[in-house]
Amino acid sequence: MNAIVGSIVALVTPMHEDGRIDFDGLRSLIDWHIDQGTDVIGVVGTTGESPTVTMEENREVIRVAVEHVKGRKPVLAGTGANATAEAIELSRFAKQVGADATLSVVPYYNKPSQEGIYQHFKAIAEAVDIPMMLYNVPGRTVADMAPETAIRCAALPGVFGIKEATGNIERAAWLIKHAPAGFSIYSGDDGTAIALMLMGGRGSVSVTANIAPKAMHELCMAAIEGRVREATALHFQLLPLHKQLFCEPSPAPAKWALNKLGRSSNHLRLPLTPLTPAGQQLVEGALREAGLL
Ligand SMILES: O=C(O)C1=N[C@H](C(=O)O)C[C@H](O)C1
Repeated sequence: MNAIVGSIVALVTPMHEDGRIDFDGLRSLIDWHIDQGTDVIGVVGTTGESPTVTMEENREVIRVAVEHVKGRKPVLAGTGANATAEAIELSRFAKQVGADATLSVVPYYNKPSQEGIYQHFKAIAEAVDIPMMLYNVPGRTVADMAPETAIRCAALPGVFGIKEATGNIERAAWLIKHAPAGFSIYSGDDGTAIALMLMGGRGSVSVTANIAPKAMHELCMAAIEGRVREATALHFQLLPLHKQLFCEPSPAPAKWALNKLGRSSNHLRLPLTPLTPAGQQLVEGALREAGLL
């Protein structure tokens, strides 16, 4: 597996005004990221509007991304589902088309037990031979994978890490301390990503990277390599973006910012709605503070 280290962009899924996925826009964003130094291309995660992307579209975005990246960077394919059979099907497809790894979210809405979460990931890991990053985001899923369950899952074939998106730095520290060899901890919360990486985390699955890919790559590598002053300076430069890209339901702020920067469209699928004028003011201010406008 190509190393999954550094800035992992949680890429938006560009859409046309009628809601169709804009695959040319996706290819263009991928090229921009590779040019700017993004380390890993992550597709169809939360920021990729996975809840409103159909299974067929999910497969097509993964296929197009892998085809267009052409091995220039690793591709992390979002293949999570709250039905284990669907997650297996998407993971099988991701392997079939050559994705480097999968991002698999803790099942949402059906609130599995810790045993159920473990059995979910065990079934996927045993069914499909592809590296898997677990994804814990209880603020969205309600189901919260306990750190102990994550470490239990670390022994499953192909499971190479967890994206911990709670923003709970104490939990991140526990995971980093107890992680076995071959199991890495990644941030899923831009605001605390620097702390997680300075403690030994291996990267950030980043919303901010959509807007400031070069700076996020530099921040991640500085933090991972222990260059504290450099990482901290970049973190404070990007902090307004870390905050304002969640001023309204993500990825509405990110899509508006990309449109403002001339990089992508500003179309989302219901029930998400475009950034409000008040939100636009907040995000524009953050763009200016980050030196992007
Ligand atoms: O797109 C993702 O996957 C991400 N999920 C988290 C969220 O939006 O809750 C945040 C993470 O940085 C990106």
